[in-house]
Amino acid sequence: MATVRKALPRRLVGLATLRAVSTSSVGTFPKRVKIVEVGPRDGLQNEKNIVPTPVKIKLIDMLSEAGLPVVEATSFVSPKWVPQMADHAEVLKGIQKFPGVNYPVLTPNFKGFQAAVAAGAKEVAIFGAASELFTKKNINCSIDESLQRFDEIVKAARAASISVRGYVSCVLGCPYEGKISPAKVAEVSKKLYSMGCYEISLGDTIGVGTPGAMKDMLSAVLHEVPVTALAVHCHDTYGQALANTLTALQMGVSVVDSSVAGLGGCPYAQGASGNLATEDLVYMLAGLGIHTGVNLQKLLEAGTFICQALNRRTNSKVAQATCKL
Ligand SMILES: CC(C)(COP(=O)([O-])OP(=O)([O-])OC[C@H]1O[C@@H](n2cnc3c(N)ncnc32)[C@H](O)[C@@H]1OP(=O)([O-])[O-])[C@@H](O)C(=O)NCCC(=O)NCCSC(=O)C[C@@](C)(O)CC(=O)[O-]
Repeated sequence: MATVRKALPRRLVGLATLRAVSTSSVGTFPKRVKIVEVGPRDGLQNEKNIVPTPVKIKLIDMLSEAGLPVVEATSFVSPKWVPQMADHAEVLKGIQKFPGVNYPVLTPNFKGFQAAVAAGAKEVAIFGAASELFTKKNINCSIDESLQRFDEIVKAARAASISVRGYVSCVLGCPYEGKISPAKVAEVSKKLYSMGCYEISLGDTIGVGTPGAMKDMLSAVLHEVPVTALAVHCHDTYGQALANTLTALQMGVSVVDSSVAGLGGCPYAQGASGNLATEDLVYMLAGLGIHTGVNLQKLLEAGTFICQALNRRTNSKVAQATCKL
């Protein structure tokens, strides 16, 4: 299926720029947003067919070229649990490391951390949850055991001058426990931040959240973790990801996770579907006059590349609106 992408219509770009003038009427927003592109990891990890390593590497290089400041490259997890990430070392070694771009990788335990460092990782991400049942399903331990594992990683990372990012999953609902209390999210977030994570990404793993729930959850977390250390990571299963992200921006959050073409989903969260599409996020932020440093045209090309490689239709509305088949 040959996809011919027309250039972004001037009226769209013009419209986005025009809107930038009147943002004061829709609340205060950060002047810049750091986008953490998770497509190569979260976007691909749940793909049933193994994506060839060269395709993963090319996608990451295209995303770096598009100006994303952070591209989460892979996951040093058990290949028995996530076969799609089995080529983690080859991917991390194979990508071009653009100056100024970070390439974090997920590490659930010390074994994963050691493998990541051996492969050249300069930043790792540990991933906990506000739900006991999801933690057990996802990393085969309790929340307390996960925090002990993470503490070991953070100590070793500090000694090796490696940055550590933390995730908290199921912040707006759990596929196994249902509703999750904002107090629980705040408790786990505080523990990860206190142990040494420089940033905490709050994951609506199954996309059940709404702006009201996002506001309540963030209000609780903000009592424990400074807003400058928070990120939001919204899946779009119920079509709420952009609205939830906008709510977080209006509360001062300035770091947003998203996935090119809106790919993604956690294999251990039943029903989890794609993340917020990076293309849609960039388009919305441009319309608010918020700087991201991302070239939307190049980002769209990366999305087209991976969708053609996966033989999948993009979940990005901006990509759907601007490409003709
Ligand atoms: C953590 C484990 C390994 C525990 O799994 P386990 O079975 O309890 O581990 P184990 O210590 O018993 O070891 C079992 C086997 O795995 C090996 N092993 C042990 N550790 C590793 C490792 N790091 N890398 C590679 N291999 C490893 C280990 O060597 C052994 O090999 P064997 O002796 O059987 O041949 C497993 O549960 C796992 O890999 N889980 C990862 C699941 C995952 O990746 N989930 C998706 C990421 S989280 C997510 O998507 C949510 C997020 C972050 O996007 C945010 C959101 O949306 O909310």
